[in-house]
Amino acid sequence: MTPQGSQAPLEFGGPLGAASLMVLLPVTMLHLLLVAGSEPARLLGPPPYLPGLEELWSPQALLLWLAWLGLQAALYLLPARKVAEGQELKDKSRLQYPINGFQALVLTALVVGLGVAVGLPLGTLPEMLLPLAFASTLTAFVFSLLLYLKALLAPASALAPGGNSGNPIYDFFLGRELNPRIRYLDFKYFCELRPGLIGWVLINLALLVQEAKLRGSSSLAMWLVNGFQLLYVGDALWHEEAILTTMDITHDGFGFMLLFGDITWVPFTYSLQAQFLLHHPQALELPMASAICLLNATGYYIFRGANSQKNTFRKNPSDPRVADLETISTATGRQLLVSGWWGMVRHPNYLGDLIMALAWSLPCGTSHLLPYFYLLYFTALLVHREARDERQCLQKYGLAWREYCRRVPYRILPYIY
Ligand SMILES: NC(=O)C1=CN([C@@H]2O[C@H](COP(=O)(O)OP(=O)(O)OC[C@H]3O[C@@H](n4cnc5c(N)ncnc54)[C@H](OP(=O)(O)O)[C@@H]3O)[C@@H](O)[C@H]2O)C=CC1
Ligand SMILES: CC(C)CCC[C@@H](C)[C@H]1CC=C2C3=C(CC[C@@]21C)[C@@]1(C)CC[C@H](O)C[C@@H]1CC3
Repeated sequence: MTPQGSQAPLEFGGPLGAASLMVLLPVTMLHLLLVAGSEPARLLGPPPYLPGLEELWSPQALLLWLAWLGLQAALYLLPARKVAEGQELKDKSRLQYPINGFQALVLTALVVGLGVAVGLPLGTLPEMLLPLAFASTLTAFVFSLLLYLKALLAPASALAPGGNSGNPIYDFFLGRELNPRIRYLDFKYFCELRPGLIGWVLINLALLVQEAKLRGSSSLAMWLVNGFQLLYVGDALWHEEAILTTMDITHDGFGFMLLFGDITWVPFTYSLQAQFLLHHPQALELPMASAICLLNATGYYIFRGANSQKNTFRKNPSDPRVADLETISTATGRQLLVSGWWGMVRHPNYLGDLIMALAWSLPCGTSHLLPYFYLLYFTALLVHREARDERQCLQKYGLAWREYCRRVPYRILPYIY
């Protein structure tokens, strides 16, 4: 049977859930942008005012946004230090991916630095966040439609297992084609790591610059948020190749959900703590700042340790760094780690990621719930993602996965969940 009209179980609440999310996600993002700049900064409750179309729509913002996407695409197409091969596809072929994301980050920093040196007003970016986010949302809708149409011409072997139910709303949301690309430019791989993640740290930087302009210097809290999140983005780009084995690349189609998530949701909502700090300065004493740094370092240590251990093991199980770890054999020939980080809980990398999420919110103090939005949303995202991943692992590994769950009973938080 071809994947068109395939019987893969519907996720995200089916077509109705998909339609609701396509409204709810952009509205939530615009709400957060409006609330972060308001005096009460209430996460729950109405926004301070409802913006008119003239405040949301700006041709300059759209041009700036398209120029940003163009710059990142140009950096993607530059010669790479390495070209990696993706997982084997249904037709037994493997796609090639440039590994130059970190290079793109450094070159973007140079371009922005040069721009600032010749008078680019980086500090005005925070005032443009609303129209930029709106332009980015429009781009995501239009681009998702083009991807949906492109998939009509794709062979059945190029379609994703999930996003081909036959319901146009659901398929538009989930994405029909697994790896849509034009020649070397792989749209999903490009969007997952470049415009959104690099855009996020650029917005953070602009907020830091603007804070210095408004108050004479940037606060310690703002420096911490900028530093922690830059480390996170730098790490993701440095370990870019690891993205090739994630479910986003190997399993999910490229539709509105991932596209909007990658290029719009990430830069405009993940920068929420820095947005909050610009409008709600927080006094942070050194002992508290040190404790928060320690918390972030602990989270990063677990996150990186767990991810590197699995990646090293998957590349070469005889590598001396992982050769002594206990494993379970599966019918597929692959093994599952059952000691080390992956013997502690079934998703140690999620645990580290969540600890870091807490450390990013704490510099914003405890007077408002708003800066903790990321932690709340991220917990929900990872619990849902973990359930999806476990379903796929059960399908792949069957009894061996059940044995792993028996040996490692907790999912993310030892003795609790
Ligand atoms: N900031 C953000 O918004 C987000 C961040 N993330 C982060 O991205 C990173 C990647 O996350 P994600 O793609 O969800 O998943 P993981 O990196 O956790 O990968 C899950 C896969 O790992 C393999 N695996 C699971 N258990 C074991 C084991 N015991 N031994 C060996 N292999 C195992 C399985 O694949 P196989 O066996 O096929 O190799 C499984 O499908 C994480 O660090 C996560 O925290 C993720 C989503 C959003
Ligand atoms: C808004 C929707 C409900 C959900 C959108 C989800 C996306 C924002 C995330 C899906 C998987 C992601 C990953 C990352 C960023 C967020 C998205 C795109 C990372 C690149 C973050 C850095 C890590 O080191 C790797 C992550 C891979 C998955």
